[in-house]
Amino acid sequence: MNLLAAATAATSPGRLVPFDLLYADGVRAYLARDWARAAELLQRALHSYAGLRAARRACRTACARQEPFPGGPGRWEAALLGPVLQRAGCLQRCLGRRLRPAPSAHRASCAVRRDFERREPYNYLQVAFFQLKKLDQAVSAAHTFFIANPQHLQMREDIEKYRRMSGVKSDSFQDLEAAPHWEAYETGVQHYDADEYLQAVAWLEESLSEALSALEECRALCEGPWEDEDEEEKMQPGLYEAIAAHYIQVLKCRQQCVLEIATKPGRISATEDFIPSHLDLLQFAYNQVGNQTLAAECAASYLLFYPTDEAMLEKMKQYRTELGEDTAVTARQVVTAPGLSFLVLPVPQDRVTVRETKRERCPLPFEGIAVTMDSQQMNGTQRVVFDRVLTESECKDLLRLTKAAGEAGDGYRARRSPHTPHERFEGLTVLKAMQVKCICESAAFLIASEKSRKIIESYFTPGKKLHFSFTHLVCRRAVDGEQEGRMDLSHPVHADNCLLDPEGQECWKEPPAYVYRDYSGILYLNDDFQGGGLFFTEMDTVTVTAEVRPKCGRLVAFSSGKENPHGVWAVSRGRRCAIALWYTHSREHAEQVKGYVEETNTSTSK
Ligand SMILES: O=C(O)CCC(=O)C(=O)O
Ligand SMILES: [Fe+2]
Repeated sequence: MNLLAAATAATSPGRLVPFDLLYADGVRAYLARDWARAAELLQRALHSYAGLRAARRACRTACARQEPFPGGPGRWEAALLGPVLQRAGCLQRCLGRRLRPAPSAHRASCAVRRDFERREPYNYLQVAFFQLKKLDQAVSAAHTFFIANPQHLQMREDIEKYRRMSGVKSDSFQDLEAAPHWEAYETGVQHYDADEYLQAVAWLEESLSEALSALEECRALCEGPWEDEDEEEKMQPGLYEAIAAHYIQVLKCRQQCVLEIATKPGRISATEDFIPSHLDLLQFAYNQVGNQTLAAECAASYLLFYPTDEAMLEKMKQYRTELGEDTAVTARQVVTAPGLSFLVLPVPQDRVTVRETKRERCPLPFEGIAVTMDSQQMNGTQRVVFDRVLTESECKDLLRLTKAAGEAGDGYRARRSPHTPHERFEGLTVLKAMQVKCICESAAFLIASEKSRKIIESYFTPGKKLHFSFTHLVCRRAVDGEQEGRMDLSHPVHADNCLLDPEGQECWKEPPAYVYRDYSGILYLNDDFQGGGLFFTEMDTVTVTAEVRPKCGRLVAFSSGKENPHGVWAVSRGRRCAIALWYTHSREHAEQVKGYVEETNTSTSK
């Protein structure tokens, strides 16, 4: 489109000239030192970009509100994909109605999008305004750029020059793209530092509520579809993995939202305790203005994040005495609302860099996950324990799934354990989980499995694809009254891909062993039972070399061969649930989705 066409398009109502075209023309004018035209076009490009984002935001929010249609019984792929496809259709129609020209015309190249994300147009703008002797506008453009690029030395110098220049007002140093919650926060903190607690309270509350609505909006955008999904994700071979990849992308995107909102403009990493720091300031300020009830409420909310913080516990005690013991103090709902408390941020990537035998490895593909024990600490080879692979609420979802499955009675019965008469054994495959018809929990199963697969692949075999071989959600329950004097194990010592022969110190890699299994993983869901620890032994099956105590979110992973004989101590009280995962490098032995779907259809048509 030439400049004239672009200009005409811009004048007709409802039309949005694609921002990349305006940007290209703007940069061309800039290079031709046509400052007036450059300034005009670049400003229009920014305006157009903002308009496009607003349209997307509105459509995504509108489409996210739609109820997903339920998948028919057994059609688990439809059940999980249905909402995704439906949302994609809704989004396309909505944007089609809102955008002229059609949405496809607004798909800028990756490089241009990156420029806008980094506020690059403001860099050009400041020069153009400076040349035009529009100093205040030059300063605010420079400042806006610098906020997002604090490492930019040239701009740092320019800003210094502007500061020294007479005729530049200090309130020209404005961030034209400032997030409302950070503005409110800054103002709140200024009042706080000046002991103006009434104003501080108002601004900090404003900041909190702005941040939460920004978060909600951002999360609505996460439902996809995305314009540029990872190349790697596109290459997923199976439907099973494709669906899991979609849900994982949603999760990653949601995490990204948290980071974006809690990262102060110009800072590299997020403020780790974004919400708690608000609560801390607010509880002090409320106390100062004489509102002990609200102060106590903030203190109680703060303690949800840091339950052992001594100073806050002390203050809480004080508030309780002041308010009287029978006044109930409850934490704020907004803070405890599901999904919002995660504003306490995951551990930054660089802190979870995995090390084993002094070799640096890539960061794990998910944030917040920690390596608790490596091979060396477990006295063996190719063994590892990760923590925080699942959150408490994800474990609860999965435990609910085992309950729902039990109630559905669909081939999911507790039977005597194949390993011991003193325990019952319940097993659930992904396929059965999908038939249970609780999409949320089934998705949790899929996500947990795929997440573990990625973690194990990136830890043990980076660059070499690991396929699911078999996935099984297993609960082992102690049979009451049959535990006295029990000497056996919940799971006798074995290796996962060969037949262990302790006398001959051999492990036979032949059927009926699952010889194609290369890596094993067990993702634990709970710890409210007695016994049930996993242990590793030497080839003699009796010399224990390491033990792992199950708990929610803990993933133990190891190579499936003779180097890792293992067993499970008796579960002597309660019920122990875990997802057992086996992986293979062999494409041939990958868990076949197609087979599963066919099996589902025949079993439901009966
Ligand atoms: O549940 C566990 O901790 C281990 C289970 C196991 O080794 C297996 O199923 O092969
Ligand atoms: Fe095993």
